[in-house]
Amino acid sequence: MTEPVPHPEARLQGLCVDGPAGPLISGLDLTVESGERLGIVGPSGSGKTLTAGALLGLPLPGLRVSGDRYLSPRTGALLQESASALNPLMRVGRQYDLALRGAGVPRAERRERIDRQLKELALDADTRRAWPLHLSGGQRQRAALGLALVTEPELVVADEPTAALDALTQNEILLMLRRILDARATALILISHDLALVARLCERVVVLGGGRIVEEGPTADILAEPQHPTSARLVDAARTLGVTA
Ligand SMILES: Nc1ncnc2c1ncn2[C@@H]1O[C@H](COP(=O)(O)OP(=O)(O)OP(=O)(O)O)[C@@H](O)[C@H]1O
Repeated sequence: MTEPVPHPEARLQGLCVDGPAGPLISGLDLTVESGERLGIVGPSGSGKTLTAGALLGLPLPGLRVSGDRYLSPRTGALLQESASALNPLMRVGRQYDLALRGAGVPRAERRERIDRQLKELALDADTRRAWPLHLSGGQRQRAALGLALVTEPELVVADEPTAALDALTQNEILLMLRRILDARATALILISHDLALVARLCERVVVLGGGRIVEEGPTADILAEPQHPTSARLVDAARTLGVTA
C-alpha cells in the first residue's frame, strides 16, 4: 500500500516582493496542511498583507513578485474591511447563490446551503432577502464571513477579519468562526497584528518582521517563551490585552 500523499492547502516558497525602493518581502516560505490553522503575525509594516495578497494571487501594482505559490482552488478569502466584501447593490442571499453557482453547486441544493450557512452564523433566515446596508455592523460582518464559508472551502484566508468591530462582537465572531472551522476541519491562515486573537484560533504561528520570518512554531511555545524581540513585543501586547500564556 502506498502512503497517502501529503496534501497542502497553501504553500509559498521563496516569496520575494520588491518595491521601487527595495525588497519588501525577502524569501518567505510557508506551508499550511489540510485542516491546519496558521497565524501570520507581525507589527505594522512587517509584510502581512503583502504576503496574503501574494498568496491569493491578487494584483500588486508597482511591485515585483517572485517565488513559487500553490493555493487550494477551494479557498475562501476574508480580507480587511471585509464588510465591503458584500456588494451593497445585491441582496445577501443572491450573493451567496452566485458564490455557490461559481463553485458548481447545483441549483436544487443552493437554497438549502444558504439557509444552513445563515443559521450557522446565527443570522435570521430573513437575512437572505436583506440588503447589506440594512444589517448592523456585526450582522454585516457575519454575512461577509458567510460569503467566504458558504462554498465550504478547504482553506480560509482571513486578514484582520474583526479589526473594525468592538470587542464583544469580535469575540462572538471568533467563536463562531472557530466552531465552523472545527466542525468542517477547514484549514485557516489568519493574519493579524494581534497575537492574542491569533492564539485563540491557530495552533501554529509565523512571526514576520521586516518582510522576513523571524520566528515560527507552536503558538503556545511562542507565547510562553518568545525567542525574537519582535515576538516578545507581540507577546507583551497580547498579555496587556489580558491573554496569559
Ligand atoms: N504597493 C506598494 N508599494 C510600495 N510599498 C508597499 C506597497 N504595499 C506595501 N508596501 C510596503 O511594504 C511593507 C509591508 O506592507 P504590508 O501592508 O504587507 O504590512 P502589514 O504587516 O500588513 O502592515 P499593517 O499591519 O499596517 O497592515 C510596508 O513597509 C509597506 O509600506
